[in-house]
Amino acid sequence: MTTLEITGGQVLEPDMTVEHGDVLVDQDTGEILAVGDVPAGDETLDATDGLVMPGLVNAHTHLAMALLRGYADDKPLDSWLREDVWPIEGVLEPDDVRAGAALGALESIEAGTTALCDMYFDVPAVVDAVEQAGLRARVGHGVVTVGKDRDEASADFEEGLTVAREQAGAADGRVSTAFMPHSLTTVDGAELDEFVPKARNADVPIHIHANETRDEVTPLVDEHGERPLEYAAGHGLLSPTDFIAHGTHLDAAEIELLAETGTGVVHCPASNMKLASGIAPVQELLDADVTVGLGTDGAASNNDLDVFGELRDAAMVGKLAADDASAVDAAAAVEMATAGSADVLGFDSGRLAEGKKADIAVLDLDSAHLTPQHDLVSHLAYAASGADVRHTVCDGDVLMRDREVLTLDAEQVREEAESRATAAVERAR
Ligand SMILES: CSC[C@H]1O[C@@H](n2cnc3c(O)ncnc32)[C@H](O)[C@@H]1O
Ligand SMILES: [Zn+2]
Repeated sequence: MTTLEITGGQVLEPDMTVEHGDVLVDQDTGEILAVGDVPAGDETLDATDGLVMPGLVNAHTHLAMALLRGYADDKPLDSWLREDVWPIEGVLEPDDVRAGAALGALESIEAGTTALCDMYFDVPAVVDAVEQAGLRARVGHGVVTVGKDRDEASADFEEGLTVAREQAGAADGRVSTAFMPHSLTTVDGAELDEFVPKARNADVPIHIHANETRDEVTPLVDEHGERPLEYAAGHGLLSPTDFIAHGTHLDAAEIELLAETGTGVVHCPASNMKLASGIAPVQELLDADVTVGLGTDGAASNNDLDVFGELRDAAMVGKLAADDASAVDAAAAVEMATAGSADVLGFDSGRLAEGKKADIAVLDLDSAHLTPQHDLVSHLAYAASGADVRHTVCDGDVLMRDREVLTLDAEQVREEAESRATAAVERAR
């Protein structure tokens, strides 16, 4: 057994208290052996003047969209997708997706994110990037059938199933999968009826964008005479392993349905604000005991992959939504970005405790904007950013040490992404 001792820091415990202590990791199993007063490890990672915390979990993203950062801004979802994003995504090759996903993975590691959920196409290329980066991920092929004939639509659904079956367990088990119809309005109900049971047979969760904008909800209600999540449940969606992205426009009955079915919600506050999609009822979801995680969404609607930004935005916008400054408090925001997101994705991480996956970030507290240290949970929610992360560890392996990413060649990743992004824009013209 090879062990890693993260030593000399303060530790964020699962109950959101902070104690001085160390963390001992079994690097062979990738699990935490002990927290607090621990025996010496074979190797050490210095956390002096630092906070040892669970790695952040980005529960909804499109990593390769890092290539499209700054390409199309200041539009609402529907026109942003149809006029800008889908046309350029139509010219992307698997090597572009690999390069974009590597850029997104690099940015994630630099910001203390250790696990994520990714919906995209050319998923084997995404998996390559995740594997090389050393991250943990749940991945899936985003199925879109709008504008396709029946054969093309079925082929896309089949690809969603194939990816879910074939990529499961990749990267030494760090990659798991889900079946991912894109949204309730971009896939056909009859096809959901055919393919959701197949996904259940494959024993994979189902992840879908839902209730993101009013422009999506209103026509669905007009056409089907029911709320989107009632419609989703009627087509076999919503279960304890399933999770929706956004959930911005939910009525009380839909919140109850999420709670009853055990379906998770990934709150994406920055994307919701940038696309002016709306303000999600996060405190109401938490009050109803719905499991809520946080996601950045893609870097083209955020425009970064720093989950610390989501923490802050979730706390801030949660108060606005509830008209209550005590809503979505600091601890609730930190919990959503760690244990909440991990629970939504079905990962045994997000908490620093014996037996949990050793997915860990060490935050450097030695800076003006994190002084004084009245309350470190408050700092995580309201003052810290990804730039404060000193070390990132996933599955017991050190991915970034003293801000040097060890698993990826940062310069090469950035150069490749820059040139592929430029070439893709040329092709899309
Ligand atoms: C077909 S793969 C996934 C698909 O989703 C698109 N996308 C990115 N952000 C959003 C969002 O906020 N709502 C809906 N769809 C989104 C992405 O560009 C890919 O085409
Ligand atoms: Zn999305």
